[in-house]
Amino acid sequence: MKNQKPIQDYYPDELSYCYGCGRNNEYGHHIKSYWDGDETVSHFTPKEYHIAIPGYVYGGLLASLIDCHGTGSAALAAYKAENRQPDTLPAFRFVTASLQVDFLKPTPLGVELELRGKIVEVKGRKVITEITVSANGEITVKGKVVAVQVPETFLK
Ligand SMILES: CCCCCCCC/C=C\CCCCCCCC(=O)SCCNC(=O)CCNC(=O)[C@H](O)C(C)(C)COP(=O)(O)OP(=O)(O)OC[C@H]1O[C@@H](n2cnc3c(N)ncnc32)[C@H](O)[C@@H]1OP(=O)(O)O
Repeated sequence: MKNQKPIQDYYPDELSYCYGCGRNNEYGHHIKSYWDGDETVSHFTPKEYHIAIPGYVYGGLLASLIDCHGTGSAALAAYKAENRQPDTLPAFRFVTASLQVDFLKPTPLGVELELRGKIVEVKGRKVITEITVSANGEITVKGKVVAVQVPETFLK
């Protein structure tokens, strides 16, 4: 993981403004997704203003972390399924078709969160991932993301 370039760093500049993962969005979260064995991983430390009630993280933020780690994981999985590197063509560009989130426990503010992704299905233009969010080693949120490769017409 240490020497890996995150999948988001392979997105071209013009597709790097996403609030969740775009490196060119100065206000965004800059989510970065990597392989860690057969799982994907990302880390994020919420700011004090990502608050729900004192001491706890806002759920909408957690959903957005799952969203972008899910689409990033989908892209990682699509390249892996074809046994090629993310800098090869044709490029895979995914958007979220479905995002389901279950908040299992309150997520504490002030600590680094770990997102881990499992690849559930890679089929045609669709990749399904299951994402967990952990704080202090305990899973507080689970999500499922259906990501679909964007039609070429979106990108013109
Ligand atoms: C906002 C547009 C951005 C465009 C630029 C993207 C460039 C990406 C590049 C770099 C990444 C940086 C950005 C990361 C993004 C972060 C996450 C977001 O915030 S994304 C924004 C929120 N999402 C949307 O606005 C999607 C709106 N929805 C759509 O455009 C369509 O519904 C779309 C493309 C998702 C699917 O439409 P179809 O017509 O192409 O898909 P069909 O052919 O019907 O389905 C393909 C497969 O997907 C399943 N599927 C489709 N929708 C589903 C759903 N809602 N739930 C479950 N499965 C679904 C279907 O059942 C089918 O699966 P079977 O092959 O039969 O197994």
